[in-house]
Amino acid sequence: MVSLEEGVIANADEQRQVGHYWLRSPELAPEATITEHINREITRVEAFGKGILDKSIVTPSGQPFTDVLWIGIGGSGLGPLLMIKALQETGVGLPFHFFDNVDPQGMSCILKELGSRLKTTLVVVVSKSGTTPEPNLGMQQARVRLEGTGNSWSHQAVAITMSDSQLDQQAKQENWLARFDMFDWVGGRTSITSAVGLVPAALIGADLRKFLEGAATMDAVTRVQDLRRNPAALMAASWYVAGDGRGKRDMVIIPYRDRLEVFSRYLQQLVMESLGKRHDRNGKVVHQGIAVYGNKGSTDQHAYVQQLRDGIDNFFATFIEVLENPSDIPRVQGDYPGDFLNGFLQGTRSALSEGGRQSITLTMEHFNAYSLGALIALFERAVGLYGELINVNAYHQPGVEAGKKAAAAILTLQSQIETFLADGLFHSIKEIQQEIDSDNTEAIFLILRHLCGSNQKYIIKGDWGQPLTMEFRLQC
Ligand SMILES: O=P(O)(O)OC[C@H]1O[C@H](O)[C@H](O)[C@@H](O)[C@@H]1O
Repeated sequence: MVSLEEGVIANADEQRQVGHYWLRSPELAPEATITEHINREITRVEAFGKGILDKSIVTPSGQPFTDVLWIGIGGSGLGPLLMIKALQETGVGLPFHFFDNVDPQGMSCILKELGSRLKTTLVVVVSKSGTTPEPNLGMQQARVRLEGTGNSWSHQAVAITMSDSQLDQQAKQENWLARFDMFDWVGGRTSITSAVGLVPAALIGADLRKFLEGAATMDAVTRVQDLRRNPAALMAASWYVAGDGRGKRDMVIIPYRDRLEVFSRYLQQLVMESLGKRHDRNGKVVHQGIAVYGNKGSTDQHAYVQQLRDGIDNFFATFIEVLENPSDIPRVQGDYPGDFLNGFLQGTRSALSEGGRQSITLTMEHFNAYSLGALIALFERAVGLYGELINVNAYHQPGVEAGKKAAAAILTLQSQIETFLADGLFHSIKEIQQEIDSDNTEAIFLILRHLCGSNQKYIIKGDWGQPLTMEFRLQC
């Protein structure tokens, strides 16, 4: 971890440095130019957020921005979602809407929700690589809708991406409203302390400097080279002991606070994409990882906690509690909901211990931008340390790349099928298979099912239960 922070190529497979710790302590970056670059971006993000909120940055027609449409997936979507859910105060800053998928129905709902406000919506397209299909498709859809109503995309669009990526080049050529840098040495799942998390923080009026300070303070505490005085090392060691160093127990995250409801989803990516690896760093097949799930307390007590208490012992729980609970909720008939929340947490915790189940409890005095930064940094460091314990590269994601390639192959197959069926004649799966020279009968069947299910252009003969008897024809 020391050499990682000093700037060695810690992600050997991708030949990259791993520098998310520099984002909140820029002075630790290995080169002065990096330090300056990080500081410059923080200042630019802050100024941009301020300009939007104080209405000095407006649409071409002089109207203030009313909404944000955030288009990004994985680390480019989950961090911002966590930031908004965790820190946005009601009525403060701009309301956020997310395109974090390519489900047409989902996109349609969001565009309907925005309705005529699309013309005053700041559209932020986020992709480190600038080539991920999902944000690219989301951008196409938002752009067509926006320009269809006579508005100018470039005056409402913001890009967050690596310098010189495809997205960056487009944003520069078209002179988008703003662009912010993602750095080559920051992975998506650890990008929340870069512009990816700071832009949303700025747009909801959250204290992004405090957020960074919280992360930096936790980084300092978790650099201590003494296991018992280093909370991240203790946590990583606990994970190791609980799962026998093989991920045999799942990590169940139960924060007793609505604001942290998406934290387990955020951690799913951070933990599972980092640790879920086939090979260790010596190339040995290890099939490592830790599964993460959870939602929030006390809600989860009424869902799956039954199994945690009495069922299969294949997990360790992580309770997250916050002592201070600022709200205008009064005591009614002697009952204060906060007392119940605390009681439920303690009750569940001791019920699990009585049943011999393992748990960790993290306690925060307050919940704010500072403690959110600290909480994230704690898990980032624990993941890094655990990665060292099990000797995996925690900073690449070769399995995701394999899935992307397989998806691209399916899309190629689909266009071959569509081209063949364009003759308007009936064809069986076998004929299609011969024509496009593919032995992947199942994929062909599933593509045909998709084509027929998602639009009305095809006439079908036969029975879906007997695929090989079926014939398909494009309706002319
Ligand atoms: O930011 P992007 O380059 O679009 O990447 C978005 C996400 O997709 C990839 O497939 C990776 O698995 C994630 O780690 C990443 O956060």
